[in-house]
Amino acid sequence: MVAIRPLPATTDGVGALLPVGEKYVSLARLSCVCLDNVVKQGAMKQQTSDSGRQDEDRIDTDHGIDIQHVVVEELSIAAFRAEKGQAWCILGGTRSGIDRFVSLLSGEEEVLQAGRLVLPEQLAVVSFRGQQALFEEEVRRDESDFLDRVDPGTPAHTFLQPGTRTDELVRTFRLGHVLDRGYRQLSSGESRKLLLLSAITRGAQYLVVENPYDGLDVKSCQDFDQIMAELLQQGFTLLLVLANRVDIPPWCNHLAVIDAGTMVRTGPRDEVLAALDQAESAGSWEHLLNGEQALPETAPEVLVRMVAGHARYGEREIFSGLDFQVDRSQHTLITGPNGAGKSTLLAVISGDHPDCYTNELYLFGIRRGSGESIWQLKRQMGIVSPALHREHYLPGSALQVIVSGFFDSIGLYSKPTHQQQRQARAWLAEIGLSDREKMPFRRLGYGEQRLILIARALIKLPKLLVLDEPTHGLDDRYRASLLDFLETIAARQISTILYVSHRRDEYRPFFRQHVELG
Ligand SMILES: Nc1ncnc2c1ncn2[C@@H]1O[C@H](COP(=O)(O)OP(=O)(O)OP(=O)(O)O)[C@@H](O)[C@H]1O
Repeated sequence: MVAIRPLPATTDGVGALLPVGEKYVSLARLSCVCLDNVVKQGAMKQQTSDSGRQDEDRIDTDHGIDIQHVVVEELSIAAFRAEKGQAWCILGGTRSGIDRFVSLLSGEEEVLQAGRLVLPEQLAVVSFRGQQALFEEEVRRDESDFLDRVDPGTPAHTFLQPGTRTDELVRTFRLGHVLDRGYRQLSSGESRKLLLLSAITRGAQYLVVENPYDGLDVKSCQDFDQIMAELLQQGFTLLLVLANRVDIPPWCNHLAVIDAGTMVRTGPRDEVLAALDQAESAGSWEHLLNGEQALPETAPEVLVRMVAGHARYGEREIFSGLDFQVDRSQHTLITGPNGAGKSTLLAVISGDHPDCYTNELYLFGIRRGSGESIWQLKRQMGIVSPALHREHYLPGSALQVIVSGFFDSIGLYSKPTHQQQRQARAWLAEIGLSDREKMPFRRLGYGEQRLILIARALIKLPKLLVLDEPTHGLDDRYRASLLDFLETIAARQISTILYVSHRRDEYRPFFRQHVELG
């Protein structure tokens, strides 16, 4: 099912479509969630170190998460303790050191100093990095070249505890129909939900979830809240790691803040909230436009036209009969539940899905499949997407990834001009990552990687900007800067924007068309 609506040019855009008073996150009562299958264990792992020494010890009592005087690279924590049954939000901006906190809990950080570091054995971390690592592992194991068919990879159901695929939890998250697919074949929201359920069904009692509201559709955010509320009642300990203050859910009762490499506050939610400053934007990126002005107004130009569009994966149809057109400056918001086909639609348009050739699809007036050069088309597009992010596991420094935007390549294979390098450095400075210039892209935090990919897409100010959930993992300040910048680009008619997001606070007035899939 597809709905396409023009949006009024003068009112507050998509915001006008929302029911009055509807909140992004809501906590509804839970009807029934079955957790009988959860295995309960009492063992825990203890690490103590005063001289870099690490010991493992098994004891039966549950001491929660206990971190005292711990130092890892770029983060120090004087005291943090999450006890059984508590609900914490750990708040930290994109460059605060919060990524280090997540990897500390994942056991991936080298501990430089530790007064006391106690991590329960039944602690599970659901992070973007973990999601990415799994994807890479699946790509490594892909045997399609040796088989006479596409290798779907590890079936999704094997991530769940055996015997749980029909559980109420799986139904609540509407995942039943994807469990026989390979992990790599899931949409980004579907794989987030799967990893969450994987942790729960496999017996985690301490759940750490990084930015759960990024990438889940509105209904799934509500389901997530319901499930978390139920888990809390059952004595689970929950830690949400959040980049955005607006995401703090009503059921969270404790708050910690990480800023500039230190855990600066911990305590009851209201006390900590009262002490926080107002969030600001990360600054205006407008001067990066270098005085770029709008192209002179000419006859209306059709950038994208799809006639009775369709897409499939193997036998499965994702959408069909989609008539879709984007004129110059007709900035378009694409929404729909997880798995509805939003990324697939954008991949067909950007030429990253084989159905770009089987469709009647015109890009910048050129019919796809008519002998055109894909590079000629890509030159006019800037793309940020979960797929692009996943594919950036090639070597390359932060600066090289931004510069590769001029060449539309994944990896840098051409020598950039001085001017191109200057521009890339200006972007690095603007997004606050100058000190990361030479650092391998893969070693950056997830939010930092996103910023680099955004700069890569924007640097050449393309005619068409294809932004598929670009703000995953970004904090309020960077989201505000990006959306303000897009607003300026829209106002000056520099680029036309195709934008996918589940976050209603990103539905800005400059959108002129709304496509709803699913
Ligand atoms: N490579 C693939 N092979 C088979 N099925 C796939 C593949 N990639 C995606 N799918 C399936 O196609 C459907 C649409 O996926 P798509 O990524 O377009 O959804 P989406 O609307 O972008 O979802 P989300 O909001 O979670 O990102 C999903 O059900 C997904 O499981």
